[in-house]
Amino acid sequence: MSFIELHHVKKEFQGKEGLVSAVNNVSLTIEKGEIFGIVGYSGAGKSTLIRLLNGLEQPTSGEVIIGQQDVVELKGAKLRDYRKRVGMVFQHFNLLWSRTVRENIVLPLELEGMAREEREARATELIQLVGLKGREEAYPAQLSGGQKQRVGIARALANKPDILLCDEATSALDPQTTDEVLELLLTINRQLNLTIVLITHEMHVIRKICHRVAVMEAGKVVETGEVLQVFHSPQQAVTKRFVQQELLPENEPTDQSIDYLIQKYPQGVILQLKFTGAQSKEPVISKVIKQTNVDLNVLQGTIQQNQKASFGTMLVQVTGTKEEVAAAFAYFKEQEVGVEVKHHE
Ligand SMILES: Nc1ncnc2c1ncn2[C@@H]1O[C@H](COP(=O)(O)OP(=O)(O)OP(=O)(O)O)[C@@H](O)[C@H]1O
Repeated sequence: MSFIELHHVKKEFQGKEGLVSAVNNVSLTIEKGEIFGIVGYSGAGKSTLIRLLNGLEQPTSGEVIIGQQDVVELKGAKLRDYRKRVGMVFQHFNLLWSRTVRENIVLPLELEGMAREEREARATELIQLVGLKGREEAYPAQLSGGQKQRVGIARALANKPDILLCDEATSALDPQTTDEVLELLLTINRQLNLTIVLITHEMHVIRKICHRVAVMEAGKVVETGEVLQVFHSPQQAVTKRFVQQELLPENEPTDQSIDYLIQKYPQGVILQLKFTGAQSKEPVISKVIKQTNVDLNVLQGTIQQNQKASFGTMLVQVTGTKEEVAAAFAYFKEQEVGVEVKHHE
């Protein structure tokens, strides 16, 4: 049995214009220690799904089983106890502005009635874990966005939860801070073997840290799989749009930039290489040079890494004899690197 199991879960709301199927027949399994991403556009049903996982909503039908416990059956004190096992991280941090970093972090422990000494020791541990040492006495207003989210994460971890649910946890942060917070989540996942479920409308968040992903559209999970596989061969139109969002537009060279490069580097061929995460761990660039004897000049490119592979596009100038260049072309194909000729002499 998986750690989290959803079986045919439906959640309907009575909206102004009739019944809304916010979550429509979703079945999912999530393993212990996994970082599982749920991606979808606004209104797809992600927040409702999260609220079903933390017991804030009851499904209209279906089962939500976590650690072999049917969450739907929990009531009163048992439901409150269950909620403590689930940490929540929010997009807008939800910190108390009149409390310091340390006071925000210990809040759930205070509510739990933990003795002062014990909770202070736990807070010190958490502050260390999330990298806020030295900022304990600061107030939220004195912190950067990334630091505020670190407080949010520490507070979510205070009760030593079994699951961390992140609701657009990085959507209010700039790209660099987003990366730092994602790194922190990855560290926590590894150190504590904590199961993390995160929802987002940003595919790069999924690429960066998730093991598996479910794509939601109109209340349904339309596609699910290993992140690498979904990136490499997205099946549904909505998934293709999300994957495109990742490769375009910043990472894709524009026609003008290609024209400029062709003028500047008229010799040989100019190839556009696309790394979609399917490649083996081979050092493709150095190997192609050694094996085929071509000269290869990297003109432009953005290659990013996720947990397991490289993604992105690269423009290269390849020079050599006709046979050497053809061999290089064949090598890229064999390595499952997408290759397109942009220019040849
Ligand atoms: N309490 C509610 N009452 C009525 N309709 C609701 C309620 N909660 C959600 N919905 C509707 O259910 C659908 C899914 O909403 P949900 O918030 O889960 O989507 P989402 O993917 O999280 O989008 P967003 O990121 O915009 O919150 C939407 O059409 C929304 O209007």
